[in-house]
Amino acid sequence: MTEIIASYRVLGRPGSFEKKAEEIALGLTVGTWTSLPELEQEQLKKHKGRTVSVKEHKGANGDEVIADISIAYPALNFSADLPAILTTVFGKLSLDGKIKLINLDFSTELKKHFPGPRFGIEGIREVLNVYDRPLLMSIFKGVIGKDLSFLSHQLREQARGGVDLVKDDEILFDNPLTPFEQRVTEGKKVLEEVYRETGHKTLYAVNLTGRTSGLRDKARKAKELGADALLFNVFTYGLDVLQELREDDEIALPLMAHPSFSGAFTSSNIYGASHSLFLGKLLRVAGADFSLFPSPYGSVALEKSSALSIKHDLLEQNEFKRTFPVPSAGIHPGLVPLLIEDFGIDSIINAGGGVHGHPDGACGGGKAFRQAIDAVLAGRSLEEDCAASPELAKALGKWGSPVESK
Ligand SMILES: CSCCC(=O)C(=O)COP(=O)(O)O
Ligand SMILES: [Mg+2]
Repeated sequence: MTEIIASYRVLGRPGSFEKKAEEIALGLTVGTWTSLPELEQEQLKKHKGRTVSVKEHKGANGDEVIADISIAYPALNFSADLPAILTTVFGKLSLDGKIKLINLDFSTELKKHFPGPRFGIEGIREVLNVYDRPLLMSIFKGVIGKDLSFLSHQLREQARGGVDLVKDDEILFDNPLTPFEQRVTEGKKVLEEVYRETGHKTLYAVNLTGRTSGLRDKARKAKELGADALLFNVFTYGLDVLQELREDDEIALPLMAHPSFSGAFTSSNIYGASHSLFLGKLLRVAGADFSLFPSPYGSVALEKSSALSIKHDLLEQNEFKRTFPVPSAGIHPGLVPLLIEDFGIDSIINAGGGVHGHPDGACGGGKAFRQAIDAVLAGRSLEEDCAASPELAKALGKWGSPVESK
């Protein structure tokens, strides 16, 4: 029988967890069991949740201890979509005391109902024709209240610096000064000009925003106008909306998932869901080609173990294409050695302030990052390359070297 196994971390009194697990397994499936007549038990057997494991940890927090509980839910009980799955395994339960959803183990059969990324790491690399290094992304900054000429200038400078992707900031919505469709068409024009001038290809991820009912048409329009990729604030809309965008063959654009609002679900140690589940596994299952998340060493930092667990879920070999990990926030060129050490070649180095804040502007910022990447991949320290890489030298002068940042 196909099922999904949900793992939880629970806080409670020592010795209370077997009972708690059984209450969850029954409460979220058939309701009651032992009091049911034999015939009804026979009929409902295939719908009954079951406790897979209960592991109580040593070490009390006051009079409470932690336990890991796993429960299997029969797939017969839900339709094969994330809203139904999440409601089954952690709907009412998410409101019921100190319990955090840590992982979901999809059966092979259930995975067949999900698309995974359309492009994945290999597909994005093919579009860019870049295979041997982490990609570099920068972010428009300070665009609110500015017009298209400002946006075009910023885009040109970032692309001239050698970045592979530029994304809208997630707080840029449709507005009269920089309307969505014109951002796509102007952006395309600028990036084609830079390509003709330098031979370097840069993709632009435009922020897909507005009411849910309008997203499909808006995304299709973006595709028609020649957009390269869509940025999407998935956690304010829902994972199923991302999946709908992924599955639409008339959209067929790379999808970049922004983590905004996800902290409301993932930040607590005792409530919500794990970072790796939301920003790793579920984004990949639903079809994100890129997952942005806070790096362990920037301005909005995640614990290193959490950031690495997200990376693991995005990259592990399974039925789905791999999703690019994009550790972000407060990234500057001095952090490149750490980023490559922790996230590897198949990742994206992403910076807003760390590009625009360069003493030579965004073009200098992009160059400094590319020089830092080259140095690390050649096995040299950033300091060694400073003499031949003036932009990198200026960046290190401003933000410091990796050893200082550690
Ligand atoms: C919290 S991950 C999202 C990264 C992002 O959207 C951003 O604007 C980061 O900007 P920064 O100037 O910190 O690189
Ligand atoms: Mg941002």
